[in-house]
Amino acid sequence: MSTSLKIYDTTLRDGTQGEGISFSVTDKLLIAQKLDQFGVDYIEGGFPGSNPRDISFFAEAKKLKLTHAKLAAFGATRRAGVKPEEDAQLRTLIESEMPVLTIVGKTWLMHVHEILRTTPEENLAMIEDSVRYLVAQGREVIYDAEHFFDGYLDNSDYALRTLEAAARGGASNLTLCETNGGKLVPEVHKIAAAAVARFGRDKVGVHCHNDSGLGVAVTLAGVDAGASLVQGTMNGYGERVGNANLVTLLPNLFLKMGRTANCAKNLKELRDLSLFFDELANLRPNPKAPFVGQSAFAHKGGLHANAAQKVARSYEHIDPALVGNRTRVLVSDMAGRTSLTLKARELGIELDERLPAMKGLIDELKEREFRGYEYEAADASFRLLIAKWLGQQKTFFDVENYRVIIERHNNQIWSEATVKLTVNGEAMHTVAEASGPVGALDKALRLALAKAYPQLQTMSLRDYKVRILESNQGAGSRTRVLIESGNGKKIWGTVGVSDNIIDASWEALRDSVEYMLMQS
Ligand SMILES: CC(=O)SCCNC(=O)CCNC(=O)[C@H](O)C(C)(C)COP(=O)(O)OP(=O)(O)OC[C@H]1O[C@@H](n2cnc3c(N)ncnc32)[C@H](O)[C@@H]1OP(=O)(O)O
Ligand SMILES: CC(=O)C(=O)O
Repeated sequence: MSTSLKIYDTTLRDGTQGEGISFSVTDKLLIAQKLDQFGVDYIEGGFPGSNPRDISFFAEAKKLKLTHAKLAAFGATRRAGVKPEEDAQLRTLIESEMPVLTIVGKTWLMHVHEILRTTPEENLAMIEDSVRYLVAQGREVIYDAEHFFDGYLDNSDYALRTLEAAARGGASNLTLCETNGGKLVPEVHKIAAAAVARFGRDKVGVHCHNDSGLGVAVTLAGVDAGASLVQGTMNGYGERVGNANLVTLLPNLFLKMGRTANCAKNLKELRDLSLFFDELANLRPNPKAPFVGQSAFAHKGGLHANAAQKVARSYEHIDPALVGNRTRVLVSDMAGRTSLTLKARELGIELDERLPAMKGLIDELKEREFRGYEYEAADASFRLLIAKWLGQQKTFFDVENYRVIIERHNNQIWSEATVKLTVNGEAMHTVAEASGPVGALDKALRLALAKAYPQLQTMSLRDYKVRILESNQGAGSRTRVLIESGNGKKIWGTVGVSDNIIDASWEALRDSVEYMLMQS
């Protein structure tokens, strides 16, 4: 049996049917080139019969010089009672000038009767003569058998006759669509195997949706049953809850099922590819995404971190580098000596597990976590804590006090911050204004330090997050602030916790400045 698969990406068509997913023509062109570089075999670019954006995408796409992938335009079979050559939608497909045309047709008799409102025989004719007409235009035609699994369970004989109609018309592939996404693994396996037995594995593909959370699982079942063309979308974007996620499918196919495809050689680029799509879709990457998520190989439990550094596969199902990811160690109140040592190593510090200071460091860490501190996104605060316990802490300045005033006047809101501190023996007293209190405090603090530490000019705040802890205590709740700062070369995170949101922000701000000074 050949283990080689064809990978068919439908992010630009079915992916954009997902709520909140929209790509401009420029985005679509960029995506097509990126997918080609990655090595997928087919890129379904859109539905030219649907909207002018997709028509204009195809007008531009035909100028692209792709190295491997074939571009496909998507549409449906002709309308009932209309000749293919008179069907406006089939005409737009031909006019797209794409080498591959994919058309969807009905399998399920309920759809034939109640949605198309036509006869079973006319549906078979719609499938056969639409495919034949497009093939006669010199195009490769892929037939998407919509609701194949529901249709098969309703009337297996008719479902197979729809595929025969497409095959007679000359379709290169009969893709079985699990359109409603509700089927379980055993039924998909059994039904796909029946189609493979009738038409041969080279002729059969699968296209599944994720409505039961099984989009990837049922696609793998289809492949196991013999399908050789796999449809899916990047990051699982798609109609309703999405399509089978190629980012999860590909490593499972290549690393676990012994299958291969042209893009298998580029699997190491998978994480970057996934991030690229989220970036263009303007979505926050899912840290829990299997294989490529930030947490996919992140060890929090001390016992896990300890074992994983001895034998990586003790708690990692694959080598993360195979998909472009990496192992991370998280420090929290579940950390032990190993987690701390590994985390410190990630930050460039070699900690000896046997140091007497380790116990104090772990105890303080756990006590702080109990009070609401969290260091998973605050590496810089964690670094300062280590410095304290290793006796490496340096005093860059001594703060006497700070004050913030917030005023609303004539519908304008502004904040004024005052900072008093001593730096290199010199007393500094500065005032700064900004619209928000944290911005004002940041300015006043850096103004006070500017003369002694001019390097702080390159530093800026990039992100600010507040989390209310113990939210059952209303205004009396504790607040955790996470600040992300950067200096153009590096980004670091700090944390502050207090009963007062400004004070929590001050603590995170101060850590951020101290960390930058410590680094420079
Ligand atoms: C399973 C899938 O994901 S298939 C792809 C679904 N994607 C989309 O629908 C996105 C793009 N769609 C669109 O832009 C529009 O729906 C269009 C341009 C395709 C059609 O628009 P309209 O002509 O206004 O029709 P509308 O969307 O209201 O209804 C669809 C029509 O297509 C018919 N139709 C549905 N499937 C098929 C098919 N496989 N073959 C032929 N006709 C079909 C329906 O019977 C209905 O016609 P009717 O109302 O005369 O019975
Ligand atoms: C064709 C398609 O997108 C589906 O049936 O789900």
